[in-house]
Formats: sequence, C-alpha cells, structure tokens
Amino acid sequence: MFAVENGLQGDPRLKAISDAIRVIPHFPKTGIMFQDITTLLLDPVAFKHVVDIFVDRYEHMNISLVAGVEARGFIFGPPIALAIGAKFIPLRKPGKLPGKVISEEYELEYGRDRLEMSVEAVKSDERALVIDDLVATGGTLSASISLLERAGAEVVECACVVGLPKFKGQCKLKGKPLYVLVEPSQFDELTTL
Ligand SMILES: O=P(O)(O)OC[C@H]1O[C@H](OP(=O)(O)OP(=O)(O)O)[C@H](O)[C@@H]1O
Ligand SMILES: Nc1ncnc2[nH]cnc12
Repeated sequence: MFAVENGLQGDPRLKAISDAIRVIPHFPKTGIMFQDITTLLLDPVAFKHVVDIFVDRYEHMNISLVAGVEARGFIFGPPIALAIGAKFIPLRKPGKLPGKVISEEYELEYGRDRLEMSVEAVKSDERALVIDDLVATGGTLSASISLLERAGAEVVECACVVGLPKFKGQCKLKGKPLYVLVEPSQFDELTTL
C-alpha cells in the first residue's frame, strides 16, 4: 500500500496501518482484491493510529455529528465521535431502522443498493463528518452525503481508511472533501466489489 496526499507523508503510522490491512485476492469474487480491515482491528496499535489521526484532524472542526456507514463505518465512526464529542448516527442498509427514515439509492458495480437514516437524528445546521472503511466508486459516500444534506446537515468532509486507486486524484465527492489515509498499490487492487 502507498500513502495518498493527506498531509501525512513520511508519518510512520501510515505504514503501520497499511501493513495491518490484509489483501485477499479473488474475494468475494474472482478478480477482486479485497482490502480486509479486520486484521487492522487485531492490531491495537495500528487501529489506534487510525482513530488518533482522524481525531487530530477533526477535533477542532466544530463537528457535532459523525455518520458511519454500515457495516464497516460502524467500527471506525463511534470511537472518533466519542473522542471529538460528537453524536454518532448509523447509516443502515434497508429495513433495519425503526421510526421515520429517509433513504437514498446508489449504484454498485453490479446493480443498486440503498442506505437509510433516521430523520429525527439530525438537527438542522449540524456539521457532519461521514466515516467509512473504504472508498471504491464513491457511490456509498455520495448517498451518505445526500441523506445528511436532505436532513439539513452540512457535510464537512468524508473520511476513509482506504481509497482504491481508481479514486486517485479525486478528493471531492458531490463537492465535499474526501480524506483518505492509505491506498493499495495497483498490484493489490484488480477491481472493486
Ligand atoms: O465506494 P463504493 O463503491 O460505494 O464502495 C465502498 C463501500 O463498499 C463496502 O461496503 P459494502 O457495500 O461491501 O458493505 P459491507 O460493509 O456491509 O460489507 C465498503 O465498506 C464501503 O461501504
Ligand atoms: N476491494 C475492496 N475491498 C474491500 N471492500 C470493498 N468494497 C468495494 N471494493 C472493495
């Protein structure tokens, strides 16, 4: 893995994070190089580096709301939210949230999926951060931005641990900044899910 343009070039924590992410060829389908963050979770030093880097970046940005994308955004979002004193909102796959929800469809490489959010969770004029483990096409994060904006929040930034190379050079999603810690080498990534 290589570091991306994130203002942390030369920071040894990025290598520790990269090294802790396992790459599984041809999972879950032939041709996909799966970036497995579950091995990062087995390494408390590297896992803490991820949380520390995001907390350092966001603690003084007046963020009141951290939204995490099901499922892997639920791992990284809550510790960041707690450390910066923001609430955590889960963005869930369809049919999981009770109460009044709004939903957004988005494109996957094959087919479509949908994300839902509890509309009462967001107050107007909140400043939001969206967290996920990985950005591939950006469809999931774009749907997340739309949900939050529809509920009246201002999305300050989206942040992911891994950005796939097809995303190289792209640091905006729906006009919002995207902040990524590491990126697999070309060798590590054949395609996305
Ligand atoms: O940038 P994109 O092309 O939208 O892809 C990125 C999304 O894909 C993965 O989740 P997935 O939909 O596989 O769900 P999971 O976390 O429940 O496995 C990943 O955790 C991101 O949420
Ligand atoms: N290559 C990949 N590894 C892990 N999660 C993904 N989501 C989309 N593409 C992925």
